[in-house]
Amino acid sequence: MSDIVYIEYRFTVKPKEPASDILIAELGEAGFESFVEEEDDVLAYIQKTDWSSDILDDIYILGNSNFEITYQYKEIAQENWNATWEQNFQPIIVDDVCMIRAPFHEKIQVDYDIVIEPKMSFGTGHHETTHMMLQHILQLDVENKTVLDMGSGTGVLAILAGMRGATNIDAIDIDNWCYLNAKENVARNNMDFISVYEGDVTLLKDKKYDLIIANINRNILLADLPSYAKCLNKGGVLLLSGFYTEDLEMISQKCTELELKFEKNLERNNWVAAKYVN
Ligand SMILES: C[S@@+](CC[C@H](N)C(=O)[O-])C[C@H]1O[C@@H](n2cnc3c(N)ncnc32)[C@H](O)[C@@H]1O
Repeated sequence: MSDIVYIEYRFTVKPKEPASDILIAELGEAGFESFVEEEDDVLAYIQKTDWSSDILDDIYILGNSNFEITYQYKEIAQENWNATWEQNFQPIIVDDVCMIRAPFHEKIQVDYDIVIEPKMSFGTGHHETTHMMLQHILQLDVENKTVLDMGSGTGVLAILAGMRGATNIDAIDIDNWCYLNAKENVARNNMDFISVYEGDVTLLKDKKYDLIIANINRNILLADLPSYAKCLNKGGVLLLSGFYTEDLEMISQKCTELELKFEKNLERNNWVAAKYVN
């Protein structure tokens, strides 16, 4: 049993999308460690030692009149936090063949059994963008391919590529917590041949890949697309997600300028995951 004391915030967010994603990103920046999404609410956790009464002062979205966000907070012991997280993280199955589960979930017979302990990193398969990127990877032949997973979060996309036979995989995330979490998840799934790095496109230099996966956001993708294009082998595939249907045209236009050809896209709840080829 641990003595660590947490502060739990319960935010009620209306309308929930895209406000909850922005709220979680901002709270993460402010030092919150972990999040649980319920139907209307977002639960956010921070260690009491990292907390101060003005912690929400710089959370921009709370002052945005397009959203109605109310909250309450209370002190809780760590074991309660774990119980909440465990209750709320249900395993997910993608296209009947790929299961993403936590270590405490029972294993079932599927082709790809991925065990993820996400804590505060993005990438449990519950988000539309992760789900669609997993679907794209399931449809590709990645056997013996070189793969870059940029913005790897928990590492879940790199891990699926590894399970499907890709042999040379780099996973990069700008966030230290995600970097550490992806390293743990890579080891947990016996994918030690996946190299995990903390950083961004500046790490790429002259590297070349057959498949580049980037689930980040519209603006970062637009800024980093020239680097991805430079690193993609002829005949290679680029999978992009983290943006909305209305942004697809802008992303595709930038890809066209870089001689990347749009092939198809998946859509869920207004989120997009698009496939381009070189
Ligand atoms: C939407 S999450 C995707 C996580 C995972 N790949 C998935 O599909 O579930 C985006 C990730 O990109 C990382 N990120 C944000 N900006 C980045 C950048 N400029 N370069 C690399 N990673 C970045 C974030 O830390 C976050 O983990």
